Amino acid sequence: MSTLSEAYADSPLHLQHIIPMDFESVQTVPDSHSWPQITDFPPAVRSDEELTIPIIDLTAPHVVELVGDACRTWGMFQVTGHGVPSILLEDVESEARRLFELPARQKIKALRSPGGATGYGAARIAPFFSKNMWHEGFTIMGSSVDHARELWPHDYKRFCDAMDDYQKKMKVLSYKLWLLILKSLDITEEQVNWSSSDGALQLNSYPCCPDPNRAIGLAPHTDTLLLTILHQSNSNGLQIFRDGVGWVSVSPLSGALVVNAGDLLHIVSNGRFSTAYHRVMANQACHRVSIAYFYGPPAESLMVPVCETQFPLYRSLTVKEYISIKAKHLEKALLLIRI
Ligand SMILES: C=C1C[C@]23C[C@@]1(O)CC[C@H]2[C@@]12CCC[C@@](C)(C(=O)O1)[C@H]2[C@@H]3C(=O)O
Ligand SMILES: O=C(O)CCC(=O)C(=O)O
Ligand SMILES: [Fe+2]
Repeated sequence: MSTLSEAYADSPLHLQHIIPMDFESVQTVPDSHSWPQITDFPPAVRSDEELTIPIIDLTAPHVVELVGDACRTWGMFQVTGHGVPSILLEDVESEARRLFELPARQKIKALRSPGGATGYGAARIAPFFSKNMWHEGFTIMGSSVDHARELWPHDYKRFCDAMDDYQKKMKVLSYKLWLLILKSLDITEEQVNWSSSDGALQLNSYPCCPDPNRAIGLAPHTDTLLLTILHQSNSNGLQIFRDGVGWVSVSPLSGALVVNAGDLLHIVSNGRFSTAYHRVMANQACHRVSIAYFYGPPAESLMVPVCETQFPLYRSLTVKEYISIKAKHLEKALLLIRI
């Protein structure tokens, strides 16, 4: 049985040449990071409701309906009442900041290897764009000890402990959200043919940018797996694209976590739930750090669109196969498996 980590490693992207820049040392945006036309944020002419993603208290009485509505209309919502202690959110964020504040020559020691899925480096989507992003990332799947030891030979334990605790809490919360999502789709756990799960943690860093109108934090993309839980710290930048409205900002709400649907949920729901198309804008004033947990089925699981009243929109395929199609075709992956 292969793991998610093996599935991503088996679909390598040519990222070796894209090593994050030493952002500390630059005072202007170099040509390699200068994107044309990114100031296309539309004027806010709609009502407030259309310009804000839903906020859902997970202890509310009609939570199943609320989650279903949010996934149908936005593919993204913020959750409160999620049970993740604020001290853990603070701890994981401060350990992520400690990592990204290391000198560039130190971070390179934990560089993701060419055939690997974990460690320090550019986002997996980077090779699909001709310009680089104002971003650096660190991916963890399971234990982070090997890479953390490279970074802090004598002081890696507190980083690893925070990441382990956080992954455990995220796994529990993801499962809770997954059950709510299944209920809202009127699907039973038995109808999907997997019973365990797999996940990955991604630490994202968006250093202060001297000219945010020319750079982009993270280019527009959808997440691959079932759902993502994001702790976006207290800084702006995240935006979601809504048809007929344009790019909508997701303002940080203290203590809340952002949840978004990924491609696999779109497939399993047979298109009833939208996969969230989102991006991160660069920021001049502050160094944004975010922590994303990606939740998915085991790599060998078969994804079958489930819907009693419609023909399947997508062909069935394994998680592993979808990861490999996305590694080659990115945004076109969903179209390529459409029936
Ligand atoms: C499990 C994963 C999801 C992710 C690829 C990864 O192996 C770890 C990093 C994740 C991330 C974060 C930034 C955006 C994204 C599209 C990317 O390039 O790397 C996602 C990946 C994804 O959803 O496929
Ligand atoms: O940093 C953010 O707000 C978004 C990160 C993201 O989209 C991702 O990790 O997939
Ligand atoms: Fe994302």
